[in-house]
Amino acid sequence: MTQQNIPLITIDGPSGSGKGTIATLIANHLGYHLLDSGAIYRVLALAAKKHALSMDDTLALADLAKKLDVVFSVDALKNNQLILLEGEDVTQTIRTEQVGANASKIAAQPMVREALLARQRAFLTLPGLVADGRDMGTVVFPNAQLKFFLTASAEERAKRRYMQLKAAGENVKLESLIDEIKARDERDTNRAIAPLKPAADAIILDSTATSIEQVLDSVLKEVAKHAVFH
Ligand SMILES: Nc1ncnc2c1ncn2[C@@H]1O[C@H](COP(=O)(O)OP(=O)(O)O)[C@@H](O)[C@H]1O
Ligand SMILES: Nc1ccn([C@H]2C[C@H](O)[C@@H](COP(=O)(O)OP(=O)(O)O)O2)c(=O)n1
Repeated sequence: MTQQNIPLITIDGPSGSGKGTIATLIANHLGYHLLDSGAIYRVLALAAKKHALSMDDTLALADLAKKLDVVFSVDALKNNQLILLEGEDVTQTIRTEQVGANASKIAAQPMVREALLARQRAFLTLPGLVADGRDMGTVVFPNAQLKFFLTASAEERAKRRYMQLKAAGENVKLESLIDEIKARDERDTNRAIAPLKPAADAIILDSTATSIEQVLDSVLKEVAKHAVFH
């Protein structure tokens, strides 16, 4: 089997649309690998801070991206995602809105994206991959057999993020989260390179008024139509 034929599902969409949740459920269901591409941009943003780099210093950021010492694994005890940056557990620290905003800033820089391409494509191995992000179906894996674009209103997405961050003990305000989500949407959608947009062949699912279970059900129905995922 060539890399082209390895089963692959991409899930793109804006912040809080449910990509990570659905991608994890589908990857577990099918027994496939998971690529959380946003986590790579988040880890890079955290590494840049750690090494005192400016979020505008493209050359230094691209260099750091090439050498980035990041390990994705699964916490054997909790069966959760475990992310190590230079050996340090950053699974939780990359999830703040500040790191998300910095990730979005560095992600707009072409040299940074180029430096991370091969690292992302290397996740495509047997038995298959579910990849979530902004440009999985458009740029990183344009040949994926099945592509989804998840979306929901900015207010609904901010509300979800609010509950998620509150539960994680962060002190956040709903009003500022709505503003931050809109600012990130704007930056991710209007950048010149690999902007946030559905691939021409993506199935668009709006979850403003649908539960995780309903979205999962729609995705599984599409998955079942393709022999490659059986
Ligand atoms: N359809 C949905 N309805 C209600 N809550 C959802 C839905 N999809 C996701 N969530 C919740 O919203 C939050 C953000 O979801 P997440 O998967 O992290 O989004 P993304 O990866 O797109 O940023 C999580 O707490 C998740 O449980
Ligand atoms: N494939 C990707 C994934 C993320 N990014 C950038 C843009 C996003 O605002 C940040 C953070 O992405 P992430 O998916 O972790 O963010 P959310 O969980 O959706 O809030 O990284 C990207 O440009 N391309």
